[in-house]
Amino acid sequence: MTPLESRIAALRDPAAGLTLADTGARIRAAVSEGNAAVAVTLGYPAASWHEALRAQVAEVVASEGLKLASLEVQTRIDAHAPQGQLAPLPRIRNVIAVGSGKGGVGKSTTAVNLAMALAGEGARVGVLDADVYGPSIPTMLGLTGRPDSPDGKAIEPMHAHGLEAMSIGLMVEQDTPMIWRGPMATSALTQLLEQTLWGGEGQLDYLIVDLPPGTGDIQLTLAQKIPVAGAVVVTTPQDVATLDARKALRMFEKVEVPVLGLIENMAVHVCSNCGHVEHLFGHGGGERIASQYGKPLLGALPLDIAIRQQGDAGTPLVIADPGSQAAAAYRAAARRMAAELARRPRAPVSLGAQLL
Ligand SMILES: Nc1ncnc2c1ncn2[C@@H]1O[C@H](COP(=O)(O)OP(=O)(O)OP(=O)(O)O)[C@@H](O)[C@H]1O
Repeated sequence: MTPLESRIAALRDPAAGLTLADTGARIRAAVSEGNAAVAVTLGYPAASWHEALRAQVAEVVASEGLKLASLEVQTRIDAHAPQGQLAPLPRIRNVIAVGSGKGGVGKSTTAVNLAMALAGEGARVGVLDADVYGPSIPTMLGLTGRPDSPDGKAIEPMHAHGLEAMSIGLMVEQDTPMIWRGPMATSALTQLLEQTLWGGEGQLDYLIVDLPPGTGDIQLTLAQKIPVAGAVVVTTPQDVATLDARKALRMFEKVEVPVLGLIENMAVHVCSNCGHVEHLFGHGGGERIASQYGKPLLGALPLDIAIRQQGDAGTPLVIADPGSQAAAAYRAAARRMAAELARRPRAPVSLGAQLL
């Protein structure tokens, strides 16, 4: 690497908190007669950073007394190695599992908002609702009806807000009691994962899998069987106190799924009248547990009525109110999550990684 390339590699993504070097970005800077031609290829989607990144690169080049002749910023999302001996799925570069130590912590809300934020940053993203106990993704994405199955075997994913989606909830009537328990649930979900025509003619960059809450047999089997490139654990401040988040972290450790980080949900309460911010359940729990496990805290989301209302209305906050602070927090968390994944080893056989 030339000195100019090293200086560019030290530039930091303000949302992800990581440098280009940290995330394995490819950097080329050809200098001739005082002119620099620079090409940067990022390993994760960060469309909302590109403009600022261009300015950051231009500043470095200028500070070297050079003229910026050309600057290309591209994104190339590779498949990263899943756990154990599992091979990545052919239609999906990276599966990211979202889990929690217990129910009701906002795991599904987090999963859909992260998925949308990744899509907004320029990636092809799908969501698989694997929450057999309470499939809520169809409601959150405003999906109704049944997915098409042209040949009775392969299933077309549903589409909502730029995402591909599939849910166990779309395959059964709404008031059907949840019979998908134990081995039946696992095989039904594996089928949904494998038979869905994810990515159309191409591939998804990320499939976000909303796991059932908790750390029982179903969760463990899913975390073992699905080739997962990384997992995210959602906790609430109370969850941190009751050790449930630690259980989820340990479950992923046990099956060798790398944990990309934690998300603390409902970390603070924002008064809808006056905007006053209150730490209802104490302060800094997510940060403490993350550092104890040596994992990053990807984000802390407030307990905010708009998050619930928009989720119930089928238009998650990231798209319903992209200018809000909470939407910005989801975008930063998604960038950090994808950047953490970009640091992980690539899958041995690169599956035709694409240039965005
Ligand atoms: N940060 C938040 N602020 C306000 N409401 C929230 C927030 N996060 C989630 N909620 C609401 O809390 C409820 C539970 O959220 P969600 O369904 O995402 O949790 P979950 O952990 O997936 O639950 P389950 O265990 O049932 O799968 C929903 O009504 C959701 O809208």
